[in-house]
Amino acid sequence: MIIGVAKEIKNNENRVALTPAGTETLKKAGHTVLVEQSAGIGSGFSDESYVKAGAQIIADKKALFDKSEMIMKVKEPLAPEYDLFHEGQILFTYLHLAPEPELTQALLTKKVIGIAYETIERNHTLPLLTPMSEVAGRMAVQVGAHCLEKPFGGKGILLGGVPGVEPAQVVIVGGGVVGANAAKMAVGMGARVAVIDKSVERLTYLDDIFGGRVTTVMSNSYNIANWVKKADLLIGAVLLPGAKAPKLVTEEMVKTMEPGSVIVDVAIDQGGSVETIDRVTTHSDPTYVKYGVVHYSVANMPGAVARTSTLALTNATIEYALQIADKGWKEALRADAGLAKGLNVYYGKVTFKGVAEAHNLPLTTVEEVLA
Ligand SMILES: NC(=O)C1=CN([C@@H]2O[C@H](COP(=O)(O)OP(=O)(O)OC[C@H]3O[C@@H](n4cnc5c(N)ncnc54)[C@H](O)[C@@H]3O)[C@@H](O)[C@H]2O)C=CC1
Ligand SMILES: CC(=O)C(=O)O
Repeated sequence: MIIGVAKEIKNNENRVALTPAGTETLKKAGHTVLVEQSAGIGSGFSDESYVKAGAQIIADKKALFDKSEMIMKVKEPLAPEYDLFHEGQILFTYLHLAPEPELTQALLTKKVIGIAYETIERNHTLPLLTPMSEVAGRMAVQVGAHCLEKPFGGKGILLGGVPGVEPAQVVIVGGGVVGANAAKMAVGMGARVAVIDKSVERLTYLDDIFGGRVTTVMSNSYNIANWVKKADLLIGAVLLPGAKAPKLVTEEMVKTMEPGSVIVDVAIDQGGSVETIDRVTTHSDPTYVKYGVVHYSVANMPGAVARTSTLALTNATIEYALQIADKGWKEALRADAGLAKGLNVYYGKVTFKGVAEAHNLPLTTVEEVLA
């Protein structure tokens, strides 16, 4: 198969979908890898390192898209990229279609076969979302601590406090991969930490691994309201896979937070879990203030730590890219029911329930497509 690796164009998106090591793996399996010129630079991979691994460097983005049977990316396509796709082309990337009606329509019009990293499943986990959720969960505490500093609009408190002065209260809504990684960092920095989740099993697990360093809280609007009020740093980390994030933190709750408190809504890529998050921000202008509270809603947080993130992402994606390239997308999806869950759009049809529901479009099931 001819696989094209496109250079990302999103604000401060420094990741690339394939490392030179991943390139070599595909090449050794007999595939052709085309890499857009300077696609790896932001992650510290030169064009020469890709050539050494067996790739061809293509300077012209359009030529790369025209020649490739499968395009590998990190982020969802942006408007300037929509026209580059052709009918029947495989797109393997994060898609997050539920909050994106225009992108969904563009992929349907172009009759692209869109396989989304974030909805692929294995043993009840999301193996291609996990590595970036680990990164974003850890970063959420790092950026939250920064935003709590006075020069960045915060109330001027140190997450861990100091002897004789109490630490900050971190409240995490959603105790999955992002939530657990955020808790790990916040505990490590000496903050008081509460994690809210709707799953008793998950809360039990968190209680076990954090051994009393984290307060676990059952998710309901009463408890969320109580804890939001107390939060110096609130982290949004819920997910209903492939669907729009539920708005669990309401405007009224945010109004009860102290001025200079901080919200980091990691779930922004699925539309956001906090009502007062009314925009997606970028790494170059990451925050805004509403009701005196600093809001951070960057949808590509791992793009800022691109070297770590690119390595972690390729570690996870390469085996799936190889399956698709070796067997062809249809056979690969037939052979792996978890990979089949990644199919979001196919030849003008929506094939993922959460996306069909979000845009009120008819659903064609993956089973129908693969029959
Ligand atoms: N902004 C960014 O750059 C990034 C964003 N993300 C996003 O972060 C979000 C979380 O991802 P993961 O932690 O990997 O998901 P996950 O599936 O591991 O965890 C989600 C958690 O939310 C919980 N949950 C669902 N409904 C809830 C409710 N009503 N109340 C309380 N908890 C509830 C689930 O029980 C689960 O434990 C996703 O939207 C993901 O796409 C991930 C990486 C980067
Ligand atoms: C998960 C995702 O959208 C990201 O890592 O940017």
